Amino acid sequence: MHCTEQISHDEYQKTADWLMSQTKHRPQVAIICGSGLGMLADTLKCQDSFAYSDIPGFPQSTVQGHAGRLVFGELKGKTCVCMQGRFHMYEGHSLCKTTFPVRVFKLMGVETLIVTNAAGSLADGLRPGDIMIIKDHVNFPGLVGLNPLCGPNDDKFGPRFPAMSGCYDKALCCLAMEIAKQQGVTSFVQEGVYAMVGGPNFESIAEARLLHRLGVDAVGMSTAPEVVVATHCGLRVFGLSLITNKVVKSYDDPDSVNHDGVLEVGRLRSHSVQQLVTELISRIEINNNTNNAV
Ligand SMILES: O=P(O)(O)O[C@H]1O[C@H](CO)[C@@H](O)[C@H]1O
Ligand SMILES: Nc1nc2[nH]cnc2c(=O)[nH]1
Repeated sequence: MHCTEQISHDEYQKTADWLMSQTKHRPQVAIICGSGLGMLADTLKCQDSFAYSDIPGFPQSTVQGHAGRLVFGELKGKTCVCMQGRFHMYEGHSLCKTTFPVRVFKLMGVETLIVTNAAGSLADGLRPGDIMIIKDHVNFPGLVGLNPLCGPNDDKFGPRFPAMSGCYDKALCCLAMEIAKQQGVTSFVQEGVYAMVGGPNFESIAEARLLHRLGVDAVGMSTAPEVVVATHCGLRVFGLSLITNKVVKSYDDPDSVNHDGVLEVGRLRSHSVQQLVTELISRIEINNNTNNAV
């Protein structure tokens, strides 16, 4: 499905041009809000907001907890654009559609992408309510060829074979850990490895055990394709997972996960996530696309 659909450079450009004709904001930082984390947009000042259905070329959000709105605004001296709602492969979108906004942001001048998601924990030390700074990912769909970069390469965005080592900016991870220390929240903030699976079902116990053995700390159904496309076109990436549930790994554990519970933890932890992301944005240095360290 994903390999047959191609989006031309012109189509990304058309959407970027349309947005730039509708708002005076010229974002430097883009934020993708995970399930239940749409409140990250609430902190933006002087907002211009657009329903996805009004934006030429944009897909539609179909998942509860993803409002389907693009919000531009100012935050701590930076111009930001925030996706209240992301696109998932399991919704039936092609992978180039799920990552469409990332290239549009690049064409609008964005330098840094912040991805957030809700995820289940496999690591014993990660509890619901914890925040995991993503230091790396396992892109399971990507490993079997479900990759948004499949098909002819668009050299204007990046190389045919982009490196993914270092796709989560080390300096931004360190800065986030430093901020967590300063905010006194290190008891529930730590680094880890995120894995994307296709979904939409949650994991069976055997699958959970497999992921745990493979060294995955948290699992979800998004993020990796966005990060691959962002890295390909030279964006600097910071990612965090809000741990919304533990993934059941024992046949004796009666616990079971559901999407309402995922959204509820998002609501409960919204303030902490907001504080961490806000402070990070305020301390990100904007380099006019030179991609320097913090
Ligand atoms: O990754 P985000 O969009 O945060 O959402 C996560 O939460 C949903 C499941 O509750 C899935 O879509 C999973 O990927
Ligand atoms: N695959 C997966 N996605 C999630 N999103 C939130 N929690 C989970 C989970 O436990 N598993």
